[in-house]
Amino acid sequence: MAVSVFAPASLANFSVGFDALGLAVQPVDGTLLGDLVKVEKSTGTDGNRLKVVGEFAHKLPSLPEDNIVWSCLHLFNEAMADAGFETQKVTITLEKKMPVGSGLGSSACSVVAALAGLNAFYQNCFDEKAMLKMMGQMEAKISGSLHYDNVAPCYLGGLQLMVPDGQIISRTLPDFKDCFYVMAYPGIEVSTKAAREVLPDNYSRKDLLAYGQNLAAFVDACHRQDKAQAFAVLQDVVAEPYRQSLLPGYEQARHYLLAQGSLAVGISGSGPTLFCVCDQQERAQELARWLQDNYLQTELGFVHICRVDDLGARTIED
Ligand SMILES: Nc1ncnc2c1ncn2[C@@H]1O[C@H](COP(=O)(O)OP(=O)(O)O)[C@@H](O)[C@H]1O
Ligand SMILES: N[C@@H](CCOP(=O)(O)O)C(=O)O
Repeated sequence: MAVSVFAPASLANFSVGFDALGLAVQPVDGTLLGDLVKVEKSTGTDGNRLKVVGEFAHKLPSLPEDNIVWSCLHLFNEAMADAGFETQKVTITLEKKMPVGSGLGSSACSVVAALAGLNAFYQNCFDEKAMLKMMGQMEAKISGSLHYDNVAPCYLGGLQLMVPDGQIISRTLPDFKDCFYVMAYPGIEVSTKAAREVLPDNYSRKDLLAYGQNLAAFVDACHRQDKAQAFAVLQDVVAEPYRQSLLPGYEQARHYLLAQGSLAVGISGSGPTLFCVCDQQERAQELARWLQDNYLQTELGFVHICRVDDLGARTIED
């Protein structure tokens, strides 16, 4: 039996929720923006194997042991042994469709697709919470600190709020169904670890108050479905001021997009992907064209007009 799981891209932080908010996104043109993992029983005397294919396969470490998917397999097998379940030798194929160091939760896509694929292969031995904990552990191994704001939306779909309670981890917030999220990846790499290192250890009282108010007002506005209020407070005082120097052209693009009627503009995850929000398709198309011409740095860059991905990780028929 073979199982294939797709895990979608995500927009972490959402400007007001550093390490605390994340949104799963899917392009409106049907592009599968995310990673695909296939798990099947190894044949003959073969042991565990990892094959890596896809557009961004060449960006990953050449040794299977250095690929986070390999670590996922080991963690999953340990959890199976601890729970008294038997495992088989498997062959995992990762189709790496996501650029690495993009701010679109690339490593989370691989982690979620691999662990959800293994769980589906073993008839869902583990529940959602156990899976999320394993996913967080793997994401922490890559970025240097535990944050669920990519793996939770990628696994569960929708807009997710991280809750500081290990029994809950993440709650789905009501999102704005008529909004378009224009995602512009410039084609350069920014490592999450490096982008975390530029952040200060301490913040001023002024920033602390602004952060708390913006996040609280945003969450309240989501529950009341008050779009104007939600996007009016979408301002990042925690990461953007320190990270924008890593993103060529970000500041100019932000000014332009806001002047052209974007409801909000921000950095997706730790960058370099920029996102902007609007609620009219024509406007989204205009902004996407402008970003295509003005924000991309290399031929690897792309722009997608997205909606919220409500499904999260899902099995895909071969
Ligand atoms: N399957 C994988 N997918 C993405 N990155 C991986 C994978 N396996 C190992 N890595 C390594 O993890 C790091 C991912 O970097 P990170 O900045 O967290 O990317 P992203 O922000 O896109 O998730 C890179 O050094 C990359 O080589
Ligand atoms: N909250 C994290 C999110 C990192 O997202 P990524 O998509 O860049 O991996 C951070 O801002 O460091």
